Amino acid sequence: MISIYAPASIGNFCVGFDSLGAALAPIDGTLLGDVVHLEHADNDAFFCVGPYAEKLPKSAQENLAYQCLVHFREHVASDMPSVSLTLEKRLPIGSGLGSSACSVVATFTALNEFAQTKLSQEALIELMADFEGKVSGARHYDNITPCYLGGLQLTSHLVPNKAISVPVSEDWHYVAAFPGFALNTAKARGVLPVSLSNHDAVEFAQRLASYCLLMQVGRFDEALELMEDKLAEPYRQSLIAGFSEAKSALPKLGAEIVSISGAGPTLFTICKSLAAAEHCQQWLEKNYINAHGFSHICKLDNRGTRAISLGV
Ligand SMILES: Nc1ncnc2c1ncn2[C@@H]1O[C@H](COP(=O)(O)OP(=O)(O)OP(=O)(O)O)[C@@H](O)[C@H]1O
Ligand SMILES: N[C@@H](CCO)C(=O)O
Repeated sequence: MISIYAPASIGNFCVGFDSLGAALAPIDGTLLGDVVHLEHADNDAFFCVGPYAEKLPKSAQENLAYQCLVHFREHVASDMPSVSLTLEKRLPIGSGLGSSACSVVATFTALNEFAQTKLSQEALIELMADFEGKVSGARHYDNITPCYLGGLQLTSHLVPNKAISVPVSEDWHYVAAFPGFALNTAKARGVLPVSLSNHDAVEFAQRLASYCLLMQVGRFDEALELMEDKLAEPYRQSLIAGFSEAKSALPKLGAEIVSISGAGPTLFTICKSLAAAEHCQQWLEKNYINAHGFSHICKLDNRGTRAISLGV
């Protein structure tokens, strides 16, 4: 049996719409992501289990993990032995935590290992991005590559090998708060303007370039000062009940940054101490999260998608 875990991720990472993403590791050791289990079988079979399995379409054909299996068998490894694939769906759908990316990345990573196909990193990432793009309404890599490779990734079709790892401050703690309702990524993309003014496009490029270079040389406090999302947040915040209130309340409790994770509705903060992260989490648990939501204090997951032992 092969069991592959793929972690949740923050797309956009505030200053890098469709271009910068970070993988999350809750500090209490919770597995915040999907797991795919593969084992030999007489015929190909697919199962979907886990806390969020019921939220997915009943038909296997509509499940991304099954679609990845069918594609892999037909186009990548037709001689692969028959396999039973179980998706353990542990992330909520439409959460802004890269839920579809988790399923796709875990499935292709597991199949690549099971069939010993040894696809290159770039070929695998392209395959993963194709499938994630099917549901989000656009082809973007900012959940796929951090989920697959871990850490904070600058990522796009222009980037060599599709991703370059960006260093982060060891002091940073991230609070990720899923409010308990879904927001469809395609819908959240639909509210964005279709074009940018010359001024806004130049400012976006200047901000992202400066941010990445400051991070690269360890000038983290100056990088933090640049963390403002002028491209997506102003248009998406009205889709997320409670976001504006959180954005004004949390800096007083020690949050350096409050922004939308991916397309939302998950909100994330960056705090420079565990104590500040705990204060923010308490506020979010009380004011932002309903009975179906959750929050985690996280560091970045630097390992990315990996084999795990059962029971871990
Ligand atoms: N294994 C799967 N995991 C997640 N979504 C799936 C899966 N299979 C099919 N889907 C469908 O894909 C769509 C995913 O929606 P969406 O892109 O909004 O979610 P998401 O990936 O959680 O978003 P985000 O990337 O912002 O976290 C839903 O319609 C869902 O039913
Ligand atoms: N960059 C994507 C991430 C989706 O999770 C978006 O913001 O639409």
